[in-house]
Amino acid sequence: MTQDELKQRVAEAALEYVEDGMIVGVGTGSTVNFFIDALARIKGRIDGAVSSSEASSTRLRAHGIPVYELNAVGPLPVYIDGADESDPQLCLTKGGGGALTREKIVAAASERFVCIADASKLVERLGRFPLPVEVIPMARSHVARQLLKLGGQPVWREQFVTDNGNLILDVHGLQIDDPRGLERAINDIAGVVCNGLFALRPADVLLLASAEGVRRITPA
Ligand SMILES: O=C[C@H](O)[C@H](O)[C@H](O)COP(=O)(O)O
Repeated sequence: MTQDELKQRVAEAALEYVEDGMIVGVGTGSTVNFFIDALARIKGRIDGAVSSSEASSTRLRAHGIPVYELNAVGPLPVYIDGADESDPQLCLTKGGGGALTREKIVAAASERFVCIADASKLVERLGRFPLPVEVIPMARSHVARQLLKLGGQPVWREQFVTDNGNLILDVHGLQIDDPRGLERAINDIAGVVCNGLFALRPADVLLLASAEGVRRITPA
């Protein structure tokens, strides 16, 4: 099976978590795009969506799915999103597409976070995928120096601006033995808006697609 077929398979499986009348929290990325397309088939049964990026909002609206502001609807029953990596505790690295801050907000405002991914995303320890950090533009050099002190090699994602008007530093080479501690430590750097570790609020369920089918994983 191709990577896209695996993404489509896991996206379809996530429909099981969508109930009639729901406002669904929707993440960002290529796997979520398949989920949005699947959601469109049952759009008459849901009330609408809250989205974590302009890109996902555009795709949802193109399918005729109403998109609400998070402020207008309050807590959500479920949030469906992809990841760049997951460890067995369902701590994630996210933000490969730069949507990490809004993703973290919508995930935090949701009762259940269902992560959808293909089997290549499950790792024993996070850190192979460079960790995205969203930074206020004027703080870029300061934050980069602090990230070096934490043992990482920050690389500015040039020509990229987040939906919030900020920059991304992708941090290579981090040893992530303590995802929660590192998430807090990076958040403590002045000028950091958010980092792509989802360890303080990990996923509740990971749906993982392989050629054999979709595995449902809960935290180890
Ligand atoms: O900012 C992007 C998000 O965190 C994505 O959910 C993540 O990068 C995974 O994306 P994809 O499904 O395209 O691998």
